[in-house]
Amino acid sequence: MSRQMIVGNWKMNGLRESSRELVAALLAGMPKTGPDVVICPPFTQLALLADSLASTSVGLGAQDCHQDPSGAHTGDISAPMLKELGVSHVILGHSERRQEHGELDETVREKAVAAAKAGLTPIVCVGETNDQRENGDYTDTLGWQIKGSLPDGFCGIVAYEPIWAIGTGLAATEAQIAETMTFLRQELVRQFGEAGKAIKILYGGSVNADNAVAILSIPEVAGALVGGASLKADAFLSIVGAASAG
Ligand SMILES: O=C(CO)COP(=O)(O)O
Repeated sequence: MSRQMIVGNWKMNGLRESSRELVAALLAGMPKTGPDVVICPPFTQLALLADSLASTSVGLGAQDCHQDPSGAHTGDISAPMLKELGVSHVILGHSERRQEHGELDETVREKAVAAAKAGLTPIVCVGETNDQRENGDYTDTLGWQIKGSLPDGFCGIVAYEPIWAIGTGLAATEAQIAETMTFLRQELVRQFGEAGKAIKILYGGSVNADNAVAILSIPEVAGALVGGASLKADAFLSIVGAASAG
């Protein structure tokens, strides 16, 4: 299996002291040879983590960026600003942003363009609601999200995060993940041709120390996007340990 990627999304968690402690514990336990690891703290802790991670192999990610490089956008942060801080990856179109901020596929696509232009790797999230999964029309949703959120020439990562599995402790089953990964791959190839075969697809949604081995063994799963468990060093390190070092 090729080298996998584990991304920790701290969401809106972490004051200075707890962030310092968490990152120190993570670095102390990080395997010498392991998967690619990226930590995405809130904006306010990016500078602190940029320092802590500077001479390590752990990457630094942000949780969003604006689609414009600068301008009158109160409260927003641009991709070049993140780049300047030492950020390498940026999560875009997370369902919490799509739902809480009404973020549309088109905006996510513009943000992905802006991120790539600034030299960041976008991690674009897609995922269906519980209703869409139960009605059986979740592939329509995912198909539209892939089509609408990924720009031409997309050179980033896709994260499949079923909304009903986020923060619920109820991860998608292996069969559901495997089937959806196959569908997403098909859509990526339809949209990007040969290049669509190389786009990594992560799984996210209640990944924890107990289910990581099973989830990360599913073909097509290139890694995991981890929320809650990324806030506990032991749990996150177990997930890192379950991933392929390639
Ligand atoms: O939304 C997620 C990561 O982006 C997943 O969150 P949980 O791992 O807490 O379910």
